[in-house]
Amino acid sequence: MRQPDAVLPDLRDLIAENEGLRARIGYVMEQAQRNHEIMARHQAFDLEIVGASNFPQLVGTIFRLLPVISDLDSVTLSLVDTDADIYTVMHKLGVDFESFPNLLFCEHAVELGFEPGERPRPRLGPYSRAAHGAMFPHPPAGLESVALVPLLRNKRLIGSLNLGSCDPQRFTAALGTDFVEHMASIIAICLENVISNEMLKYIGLTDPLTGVYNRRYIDRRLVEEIARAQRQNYHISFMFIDVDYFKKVNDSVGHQAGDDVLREVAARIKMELRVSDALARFGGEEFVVLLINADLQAAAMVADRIRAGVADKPFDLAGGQYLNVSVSIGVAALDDYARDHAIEGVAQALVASADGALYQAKEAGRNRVVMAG
Ligand SMILES: Nc1nc2c(ncn2[C@@H]2O[C@H](COP(=O)(O)OP(=O)(O)OP(=O)(O)O)[C@@H](O)[C@H]2O)c(=O)[nH]1
Repeated sequence: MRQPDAVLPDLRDLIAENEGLRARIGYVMEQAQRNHEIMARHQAFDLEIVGASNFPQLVGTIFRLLPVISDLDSVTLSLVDTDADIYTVMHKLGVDFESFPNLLFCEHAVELGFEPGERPRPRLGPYSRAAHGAMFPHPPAGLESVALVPLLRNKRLIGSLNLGSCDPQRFTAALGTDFVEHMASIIAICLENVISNEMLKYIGLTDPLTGVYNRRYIDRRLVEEIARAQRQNYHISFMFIDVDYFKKVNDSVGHQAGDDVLREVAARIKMELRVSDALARFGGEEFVVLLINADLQAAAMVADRIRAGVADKPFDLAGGQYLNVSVSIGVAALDDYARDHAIEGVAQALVASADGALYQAKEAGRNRVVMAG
């Protein structure tokens, strides 16, 4: 039989071992709990971005939530935008890019700096202004490590998700990248979806010849603006602009050059408008303009600037031809009495009233502005 004092050291060892094991289990449990929380936060993030219904909502959610849920000091997004199509369409749909300073565009995928190959890999490591300045144009003070994660759709590089941390150990070349790659793949799918939806929306609302809005857009916008003007008590005006003797233009210079004339007329009208105004091609050689916060007098002044802008300078057509073009314009404003009436009726009356004024402008000899009323 062993003496009690010989058993004692063994027991002490066992107790120490037991405590060590408990501490390790505690640590593992803590890690598991933390991982669970991280997973739950990322799942909530995934649901949030999958639910984003338009481009600004999606990028806004990424910039707002990702730094918080992933404990990052900087998040930027670079998108490949050959020919600036995405930028142009989003701008036309009213996206305010100034509110997204971390949304970046590049012309070609090679500018993102990933190794060329079948499947570009994330680049993790220390931050350097020289190497990463383009990805982090406004780096936070003390930025130490970065992860540049390719955004891929069907093997096509559509952009890069750029994550930055002030912790030098956060992103090191040795770190596994499954997690960030998974996150980037969901972001890439969501981006592709909202971008194609916005493109479709844009195509459905614009006139392919001139690039200005189409009739469907203006019909919808008119109803929205009348409702807002009724609530907030401000003026809106509407004008009909028709190119004079356009049949003769086509006959003299040909249909192609006629198309160029329509594009140039649209551009000259646009030059006289504010960004809040909406210009649309109503059909054929007819344009309409919705002026926000402008009464009849103000609208008539804008209309006369448009008239002069078209008539005063000959159109420089392909092949060295010059052509004098003029427009007739009818202007109408939303009357005070209309504020209490049903919106659709008010919209129709406003359009009809501007159309009537246009008819009078044509009758009176063209190249002139007539106010309804
Ligand atoms: N080039 C070109 N011509 C168009 C387009 N859409 C309509 N047109 C032409 O626009 C002309 C419109 O002619 P009319 O409606 O008779 O009017 P107008 O000759 O402008 O005469 P007034 O409006 O009375 O001054 C027609 O010859 C149409 O063929 C288009 O997209 N491109």
